[in-house]
Amino acid sequence: MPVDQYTVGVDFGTLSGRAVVVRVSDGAEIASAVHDYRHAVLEETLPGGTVRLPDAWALQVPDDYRDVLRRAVPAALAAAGIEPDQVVGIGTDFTACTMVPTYADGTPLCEDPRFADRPHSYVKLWKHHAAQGQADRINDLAEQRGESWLPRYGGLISSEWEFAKALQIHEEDAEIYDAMDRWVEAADWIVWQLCGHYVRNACTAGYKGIYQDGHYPSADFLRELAPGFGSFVADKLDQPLGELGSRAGTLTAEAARWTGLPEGIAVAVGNVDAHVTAPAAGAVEPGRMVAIMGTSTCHVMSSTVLKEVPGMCGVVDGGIVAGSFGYEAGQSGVGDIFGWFTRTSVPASYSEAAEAAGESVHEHLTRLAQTQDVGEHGLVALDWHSGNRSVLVDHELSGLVIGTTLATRPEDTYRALLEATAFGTRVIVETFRDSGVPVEEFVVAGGLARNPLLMQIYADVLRMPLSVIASAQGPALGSAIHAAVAAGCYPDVPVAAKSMGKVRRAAFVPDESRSAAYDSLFEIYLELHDRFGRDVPTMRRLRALRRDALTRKGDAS
Ligand SMILES: Nc1ncnc2c1ncn2[C@@H]1O[C@H](COP(=O)(O)OP(=O)(O)O)[C@@H](O)[C@H]1O
Ligand SMILES: O=C(CO)[C@@H](O)[C@@H](O)COP(=O)(O)O
Repeated sequence: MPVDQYTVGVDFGTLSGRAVVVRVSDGAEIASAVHDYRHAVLEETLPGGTVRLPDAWALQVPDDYRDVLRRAVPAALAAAGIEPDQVVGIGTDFTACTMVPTYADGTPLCEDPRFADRPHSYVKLWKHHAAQGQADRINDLAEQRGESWLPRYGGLISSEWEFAKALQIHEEDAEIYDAMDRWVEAADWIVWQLCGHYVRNACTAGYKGIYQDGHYPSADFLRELAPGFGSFVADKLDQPLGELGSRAGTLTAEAARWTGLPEGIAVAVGNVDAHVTAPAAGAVEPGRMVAIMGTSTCHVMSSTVLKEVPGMCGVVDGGIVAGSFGYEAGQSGVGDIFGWFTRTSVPASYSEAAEAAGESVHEHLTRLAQTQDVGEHGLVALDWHSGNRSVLVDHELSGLVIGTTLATRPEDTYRALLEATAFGTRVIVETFRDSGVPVEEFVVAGGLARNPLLMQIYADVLRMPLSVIASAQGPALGSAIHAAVAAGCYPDVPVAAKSMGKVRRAAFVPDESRSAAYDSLFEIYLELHDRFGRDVPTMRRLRALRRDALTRKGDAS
């Protein structure tokens, strides 16, 4: 009997990395293991606790990522009970835009003891939102100069992306900027760790690195943006690109020791957690929008047409699968908002009742909220607690719940927050449709698919059947699919996806009476959306006041 072949997919999320061992012939997930990052997300201080971070910062420690290779991969391999030499390739995906400042050999600057107490030497996580000022200037100048790349990003470059974050370092810590040889997506840094050389993946280069039609923003543009920034692309960013699904190299002896995998197996070009999930959900065909719903939501969709969609994150040729245009949009806070609510706004009696019932606080609030009729709580919320990625592209925006009374209970607000994220998704879906890129099917992947009330709300609010990926490890499965292609087991990603991807079609279907009731709430959501997101600067003023107060307090201490 022929011996089965396997690949390992590793998904680097916001708080942990998960490894899964997958059978190449049919995508069966044999075993998996998770490793939580020791330092999680640095939002208040650097490790050690003495260096404080300003508002809206979010950093990580790169060695936490290596720990995933050292721990989760061997653990998944052991649990799979297979021989290591049955593994023919490894693929990885990462949050993005998550950036590592490195020396020329890939050593992160924060690992140099000289810079261990310098915040700008650390990894800037995707949700580092402290570069909005830089993003605003990039956008103003690009619009003024009529830069051809701007419409490819819906008219706005995000503060989460490579240029805004790099410009922040340039302006706030010149010594770190000068010491930084390479400004590397973590998606590519981890591949560099695995195979020993740096290949820049076409996905992040396009979506997060403003690489369009073979070019980055010009030196002239960058010089006008900030003196001394003109050579940023040539000096620190530019690097040969690798197509998704292709082989970046082979596993080094050192990485083989970390992982327990055989030296020399294929290492796939890096990828983003969202985009890599499309083949895992069997959704690489045009018009199938995959929403990867977790801490945040990313919406990715392939299409045969090239259009400008206002407020999208971007459209990139080959950005999801080689050969078609990949569109991306997103919501910066989704599960994070629900998590914030369970941590900060639920009385002890609720946590105790949840514990007594053997439920998480999320499950408890969901159970209490699910018996309500649409509109019964009398609330509408704006889902901008982590800013708005699409379609407003503004991380100075913040959350809002309107309609609260003395009768409002935690489960009411929780439900309103779930609904707000569904309304945010509807704005995105309608913007695509109105721009000539219709969404034919909505496919959900990610941890939030575990909440059936949330799924039903999305089906009702969108008035669309919802398909759900039939894997709890969508991104890791997607990475394993890319590894199988990189190892030469399949000719390309769409062919591999047919054998290895998994989806339950129309797992949730809309109910017309609930959809109609949601139309009325959505109207109110849109009124609030446009008022606070476009017409009045109230939320930006509040942010500025908060920043001033924190600065005064910092100066005084
Ligand atoms: N039952 C639930 N309902 C809604 N949200 C939940 C539930 N359980 C956890 N969450 C939220 O889901 C998010 C984690 O999603 P997950 O997909 O597991 O992680 P990640 O986005 O890091 O990959 C957290 O922000 C958490 O607050
Ligand atoms: O923005 C992207 C991809 O473009 C995501 O990596 C980012 O939102 C983080 O995703 P998670 O919520 O951690 O799954």
